[in-house]
Amino acid sequence: MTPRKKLEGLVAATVTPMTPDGRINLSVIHQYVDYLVSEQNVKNIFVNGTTGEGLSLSIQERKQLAEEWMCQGKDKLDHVIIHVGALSLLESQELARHAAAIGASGIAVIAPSFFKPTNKDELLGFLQKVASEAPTVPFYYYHIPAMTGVKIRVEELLDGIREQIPTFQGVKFSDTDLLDLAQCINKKEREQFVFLYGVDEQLLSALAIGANGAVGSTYNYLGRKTNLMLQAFAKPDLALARKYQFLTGEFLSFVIKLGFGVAQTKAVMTSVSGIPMGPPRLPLVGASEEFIAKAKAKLESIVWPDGD
Ligand SMILES: CC(=O)N[C@@H]([C@@H](O)[C@H](O)[C@H](O)CO)[C@@H](O)CC(=O)C(=O)O
Repeated sequence: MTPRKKLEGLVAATVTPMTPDGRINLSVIHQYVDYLVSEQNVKNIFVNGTTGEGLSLSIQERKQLAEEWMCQGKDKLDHVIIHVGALSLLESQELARHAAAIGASGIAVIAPSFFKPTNKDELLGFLQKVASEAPTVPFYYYHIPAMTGVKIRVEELLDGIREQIPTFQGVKFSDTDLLDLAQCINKKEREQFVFLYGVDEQLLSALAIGANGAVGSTYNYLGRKTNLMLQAFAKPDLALARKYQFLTGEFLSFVIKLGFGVAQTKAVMTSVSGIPMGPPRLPLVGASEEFIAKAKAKLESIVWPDGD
């Protein structure tokens, strides 16, 4: 792993491979890393997040997964960010210490979502107690209000955050409120922070506002195409960048109408990569055969600008 290179570009929110009987399947992670690097040109990962069913895993499983990703990613990946958020502060702290001990390049924390923080100070209090357990590890706040129900504006949260969390590095921003994202970026003292966007179907808009990169589920299997979008945006060739975004959007809009979530992401990833990702864990249930066939046909029907 290349340590401490500033995080930018694409980060794959990894799925957690499972065996048919629902246990975590560490044996395919080696193959998964190679696939991301060589087939998708993606060298950053976000482990045990939403896509990774992090909150449905036991603490022991989360540690085992983090260790395996770190071990298999050594010398191949640039950044391994471990999501250590949990409902219990103590569990979150334990995971943060563990991530630090195994040399993770960053940790991220989601807002607790059963008993929820009701204002900025309560949220910051929780985040600070976790971050301080890993005092040398870059810390990211993981904002995903549609899942957590915690709608505290990030713009507000960031005011003076480094005073409380010296390791604060940035935000994984998984929300469609681009005004909030823009206001986060539009502050001089925040130039040092990294903003990673998490709604894959509208990444181009976030890039235009100044996002540094993206964390998402589709970069597992559309990483190479999205990297071409990033290149077109940087050139700048906006017309080409739009083509890529529209085609990703066409696929996502198709599968969202069929019902799309983590279970379906696992199925698509299995089908595209050939690596058996297995079923999701209850309460999620596996994608139907009909979904898998339709999603595969849709993906194969897309004609990308690079001719692939
Ligand atoms: C709600 C959700 O799962 N959002 C995904 C997106 O990548 C999402 O799958 C994509 O935009 C398709 O809607 C990511 O933001 C989640 C993520 O990065 C994670 O797994 O931590």
